[in-house]
Amino acid sequence: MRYAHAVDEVRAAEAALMARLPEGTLMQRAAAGLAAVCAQLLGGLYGSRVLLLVGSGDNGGDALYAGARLARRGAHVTAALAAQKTHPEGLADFRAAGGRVLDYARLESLLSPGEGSAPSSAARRAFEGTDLVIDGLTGIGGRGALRGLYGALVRALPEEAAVVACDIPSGVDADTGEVADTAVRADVTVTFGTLKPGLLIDPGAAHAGVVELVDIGLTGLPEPAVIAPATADVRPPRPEAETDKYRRGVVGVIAGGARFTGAALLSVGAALRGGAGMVRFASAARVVALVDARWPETVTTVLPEAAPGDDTEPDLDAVGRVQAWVVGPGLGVDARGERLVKATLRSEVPVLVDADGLTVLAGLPAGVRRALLDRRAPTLLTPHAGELSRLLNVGRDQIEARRLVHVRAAAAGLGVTVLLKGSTTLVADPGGQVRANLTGTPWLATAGSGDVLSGLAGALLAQGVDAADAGAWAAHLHGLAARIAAAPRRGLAPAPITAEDVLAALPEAFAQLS
Ligand SMILES: NC(=O)C1=CN([C@@H]2O[C@H](COP(=O)(O)OP(=O)(O)OC[C@H]3O[C@@H](n4cnc5c(N)ncnc54)[C@H](OP(=O)(O)O)[C@@H]3O)[C@@H](O)[C@H]2O)[C@@H](O)CC1
Ligand SMILES: Nc1ncnc2c1ncn2[C@@H]1O[C@H](COP(=O)(O)OP(=O)(O)O)[C@@H](O)[C@H]1O
Ligand SMILES: [K+]
Repeated sequence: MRYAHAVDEVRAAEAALMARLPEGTLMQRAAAGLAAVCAQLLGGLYGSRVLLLVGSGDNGGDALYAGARLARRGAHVTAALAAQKTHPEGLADFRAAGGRVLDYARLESLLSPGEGSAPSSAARRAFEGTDLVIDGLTGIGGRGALRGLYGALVRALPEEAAVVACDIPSGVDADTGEVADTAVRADVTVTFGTLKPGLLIDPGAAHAGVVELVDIGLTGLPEPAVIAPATADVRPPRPEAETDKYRRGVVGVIAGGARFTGAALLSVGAALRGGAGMVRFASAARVVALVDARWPETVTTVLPEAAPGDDTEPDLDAVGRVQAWVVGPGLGVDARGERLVKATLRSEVPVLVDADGLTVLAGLPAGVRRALLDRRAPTLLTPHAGELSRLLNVGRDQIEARRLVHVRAAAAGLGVTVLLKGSTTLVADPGGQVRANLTGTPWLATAGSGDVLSGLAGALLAQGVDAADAGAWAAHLHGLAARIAAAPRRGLAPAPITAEDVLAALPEAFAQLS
């Protein structure tokens, strides 16, 4: 499990610890950890060329002390001072260690734009041959787009150098992962005391590279703002010796309609491979025929079409008993879809609403939606950014830029567990706790992969897993399956995959859990 804490909580814990320690102790611990990671990356330190990006705050202080340590071990270290104010003790130590300083005025003239907005050739020449960049512009104190020389300095970095970010890549918001404009793209981020949410959530996560945590002795941190389960934390139930198919849990899938049939096949397939004892499926006759042909182990029911104007609720008892419902993939957003979503939500078992089911929910009057979601059994909604945008009435771009804020708002506002899909999948419960998935891969961005996720998560719900774990574990397994499908053999390049390939790789993903 990886834990991330909000900036205010980190500052409070640091303040309490600093009060008990001699001044500067924490910064020395941070700098020692940062220097150790850099030394390891460089291999030999002697004669290597290191560039420090130094901002006005303590993040710059960490970089200067780490640079001093590397200089004392034989590296050629240059500090580019990007602000007029610099951590004074850090700078003094760096100079004493023989570090070279590129002061603010000199840096400003180096960075003055050349042709267009490209970095000047003087800047290129000055940074040429750098082996490693240490980014100490902003840490947890960074706010908004990089100002002053910071952005231009980041844009002028030599492409071939390895980049190590101190605490958080500059330009990434530590609390949310937002990137307002330019941000450092790190190969490694060395973070102190605890992870910050922005290291786990895109676009920040994509800028952080490998995240190394340095222990600086922080204790007394409250509940983490975000947790990211490791494979060892994913523990779906295993059947006991004397179990039977009903005791393992039955999942009911209601999917597909007049227009779409594939979503139902994918969702049912994943439900079958997700460890439930049985899958029941109910839909229109045409979809049922396809499911019968593809997945003969499914117990199917044809739902009669209602006559126009007939809004009596569909009889779900006719489908048989289930321990969880999945409703929505390919369902359609017409009156039939609406009746089916309402009927499942009025049941007393856990319900997962996906895809068209979410669009139906978004179209209902707020009071009706609230009453439907006010249920005793767990409810898990699995929107992508577009679907969440309709549910919250917030632009899709806004949601993608600020995933954490919006997934939390949705879970709290709707009073249910919400899994937001996308390049980072987040699962929020109404109490505010958030889980981030680390196994995702852009190969998953393929039509139908979301239907696989819904069937898989539904099967976990039917086995009695709570909604937040069902969502987080399903996302974890889904990501593992995509990686297995895209790159089945180590050392070979990954290949494009289909949702069917993800489905086929699920058993191997489960096998990695043990
Ligand atoms: N506390 C501790 O015990 C420990 C802390 N540690 C380290 O300290 C770091 C936090 O240090 P910090 O609080 O000094 O903030 P930091 O991130 O350096 O930035 C502050 C300055 O940056 C500026 N600035 C902000 N946004 C900007 C922008 N967009 N564009 C341009 N400038 C911008 C702004 O300056 P202003 O513009 O207001 O003058 C602000 O004052 C933390 O991440 C960790 O590395 C470790 O040593 C372990 C012990
Ligand atoms: N860039 C990405 N990186 C990782 N996972 C992604 C990315 N884009 C999409 N995904 C994942 O792929 C799946 C797509 O689901 P969804 O948007 O519902 O598509 P569909 O409706 O076609 O099935 C989700 O699990 C999502 O998290
Ligand atoms: K930084």
